[in-house]
Amino acid sequence: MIRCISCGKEYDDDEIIYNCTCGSILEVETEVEDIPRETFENRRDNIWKYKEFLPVNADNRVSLDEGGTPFCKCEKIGKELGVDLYVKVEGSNPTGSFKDRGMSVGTTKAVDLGVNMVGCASTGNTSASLSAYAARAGLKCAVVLPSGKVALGKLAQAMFHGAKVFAIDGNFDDALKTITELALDGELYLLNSINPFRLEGQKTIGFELVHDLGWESPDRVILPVGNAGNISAIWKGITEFRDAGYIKDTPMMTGIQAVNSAPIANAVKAGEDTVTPVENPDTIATAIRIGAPVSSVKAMRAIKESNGTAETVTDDEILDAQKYLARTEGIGVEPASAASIAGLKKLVENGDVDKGERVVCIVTGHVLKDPNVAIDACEDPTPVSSDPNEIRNVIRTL
Ligand SMILES: Cc1ncc(COP(=O)(O)O)c(C=O)c1O
Ligand SMILES: N[C@@H](CCOP(=O)(O)O)C(=O)O
Repeated sequence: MIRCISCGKEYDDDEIIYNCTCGSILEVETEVEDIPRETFENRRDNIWKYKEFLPVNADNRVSLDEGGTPFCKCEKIGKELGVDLYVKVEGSNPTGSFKDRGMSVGTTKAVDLGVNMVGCASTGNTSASLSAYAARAGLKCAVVLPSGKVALGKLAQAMFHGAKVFAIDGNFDDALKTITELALDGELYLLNSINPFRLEGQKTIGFELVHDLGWESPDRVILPVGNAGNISAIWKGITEFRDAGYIKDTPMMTGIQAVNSAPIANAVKAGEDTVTPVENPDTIATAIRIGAPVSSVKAMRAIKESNGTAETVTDDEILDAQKYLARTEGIGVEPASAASIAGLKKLVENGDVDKGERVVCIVTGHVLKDPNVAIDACEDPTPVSSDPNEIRNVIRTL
């Protein structure tokens, strides 16, 4: 069943609907029988390991073996910041971001519904993922992107997997309005995170991280927030595992936004319950360059219910954290993903994170998604002849 998160109105699972008649957003109510957690132990490490919690027909699954991503203890950064730090590396998903979890379930739902055309607006990763899963499922796919504001790797993926790619003169929020109109006209099945079935796939990050910790909750989960679906989905996953009796405690959900694209963090910091959109969002972390997050109500609820918080970081802090993670722990992430590490650092400095806290940072996309930012952050390769002595002289000074 699909339920409105504001007025509680219920809709049938097979109704194609993105907003309640009251205007608010929807979520899927997962009905799960009593399942002992041992059920999941000997299954393959992907999102379908938790298939009883996924409200689609698992026999029809559209899958690229997404999920089961690395969970790395980061001793060095953890020690420097005084926390017990783990990083969930979502860039290791098939198309290089967490979106694959959502698209696997979302395109499976599209197949269940019998639609033949899917679509999305995107800052890049959603389109990269949807175009791959649409190809896998044999569905037609249309994506609308903000012209000139999508990182090269993501654009290449969307085009290469065969989606019809449209570039608009506007930002992501404008692109979402355009594609939503087409979806409401019945032209395509919308697979942005306003579609509650998308988020059912992404809630598996919450499942995995408590499973990764030996069926324990961390004290805190920190992640970048853009359209705000992921923080809402992870919280949903964690509370479903709590309600199933698999864990007792839950983490403080902590969202990080770029300072000039921070409607949710601004509201949290001002102690307000409602989120005011940011008109012209801007940041080098193009994935989270979003001014009017569609899931802001769900995200605010997740932060409030979990006793969490939100913080802003500057572009410089993001770029420093991206390099720091790559060079200290060997984990290469795109700028938006590094916002979680930048945010952790700031929260520690401000005394908002206690010493010794067990923290899981979600790093959402791979460094190769945005090769220009990575190359610009480094010195050019040193030109040398084939004489090994030229190299020897340099490496002895390293
Ligand atoms: C790499 C990356 N990180 C973070 C986000 C933000 O996630 P959400 O929109 O679910 O808040 C996105 C896109 O949405 C993304 O592509
Ligand atoms: N960063 C996103 C923005 C769209 O978010 P969605 O979760 O609503 O699809 C992207 O990769 O396009």
